[in-house]
Amino acid sequence: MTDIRITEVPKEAGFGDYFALLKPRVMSLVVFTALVGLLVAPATVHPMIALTGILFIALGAGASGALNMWWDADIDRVMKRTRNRPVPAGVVQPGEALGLGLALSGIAVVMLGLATNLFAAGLLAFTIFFYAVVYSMWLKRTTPQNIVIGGAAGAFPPMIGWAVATGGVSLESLFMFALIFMWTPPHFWSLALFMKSDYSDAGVPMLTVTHGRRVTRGHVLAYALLLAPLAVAGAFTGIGGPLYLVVALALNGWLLRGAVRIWRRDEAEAEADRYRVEKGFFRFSLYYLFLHFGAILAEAALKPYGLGGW
Ligand code: HEM
Ligand SMILES: CC(C)=CCC/C(C)=C/CC/C(C)=C/COP(=O)(O)OP(=O)(O)O
Repeated sequence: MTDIRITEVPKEAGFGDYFALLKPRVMSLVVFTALVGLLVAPATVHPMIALTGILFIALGAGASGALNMWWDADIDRVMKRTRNRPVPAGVVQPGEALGLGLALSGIAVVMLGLATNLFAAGLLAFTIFFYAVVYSMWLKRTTPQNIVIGGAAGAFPPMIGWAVATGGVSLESLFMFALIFMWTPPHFWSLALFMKSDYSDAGVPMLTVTHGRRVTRGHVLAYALLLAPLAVAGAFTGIGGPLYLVVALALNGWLLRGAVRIWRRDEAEAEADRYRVEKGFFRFSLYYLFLHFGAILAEAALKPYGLGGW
């Protein structure tokens, strides 16, 4: 009789697995905000420079995702949402993720510097450092303010785009930074409300774990109250205009309505409808940011026709 032994053959990593290390879905919105920053800046940029600039910002953003996946593999292995990622699933080795993250970071920063300017390259390097080291390695596991302070990393990309075009900073690029910075807490905490036990299982001190859901609901509302007037005020900067104002008024009215609903609910209510309101608010947060930046882009696109801006 033939002796047949079935041994588990580790899945060989393919292109898709390495690509997944770059967190492409989240980074697509990050790259869109950088593209808007680049396109609305008051400077004429050669299309090839713009294309190259965006390509290397996207590469740097992806590289920072790979560094985060390397560092967080232990907690990603515990959480249901993340356990199938390439490193915790054993498909990509930790050293490969680290190597890819470092190599792509280096290429992205050097090439952005060569293709555009040193200030933009320095800002990209700082952003990668901020996400990989300040947020992932330091704040994420030490304080419930992790995503507030660490969230700054996600707010830099439009400033990098603006710097590619102008070589500097302005009130407008600082406004785009502030918009993402204030948006991050409601974006993330609404998700944490329905992530249930993931973060506590992994021992990550997210606000829901350290202070509970009641306090987190209050924080979603507090940041929405800060975000709404800021977002509307952007209409009166050099990148705003009537179209942006209408979009911002509608989106921020909706934001406040959603945040108040989240704040009013107790856990029994949320359990009863399986966190429908929280899930809806999180999804809305993605459209919210996309549409604000879409409106900023539209104002700039309309300007040559004498329509955009005030
Ligand atoms: C510290 C800051 C942030 C934290 C902690 C955070 C956290 C999260 C988490 C846990 C998810 C769940 C789904 C996933 O793993 O893909 C998510 C989804 C998402 N986030 Fe964030 N986020 C942050 C900042 C940002 C920024 C700055 C952007 C873009 C400008 C962004 C865009 C997105 C998008 C597009 C998704 C949906 C991804 C999908 O459809 O799978 N996030 N975020
Ligand atoms: C240009 C450049 C370098 C851009 C970087 C932009 C940036 C910092 C985006 C971060 C967004 C993000 C994936 C947060 C997830 O937090 P997490 O890592 O705690 O989430 P997880 O639990 O899903 O891993």
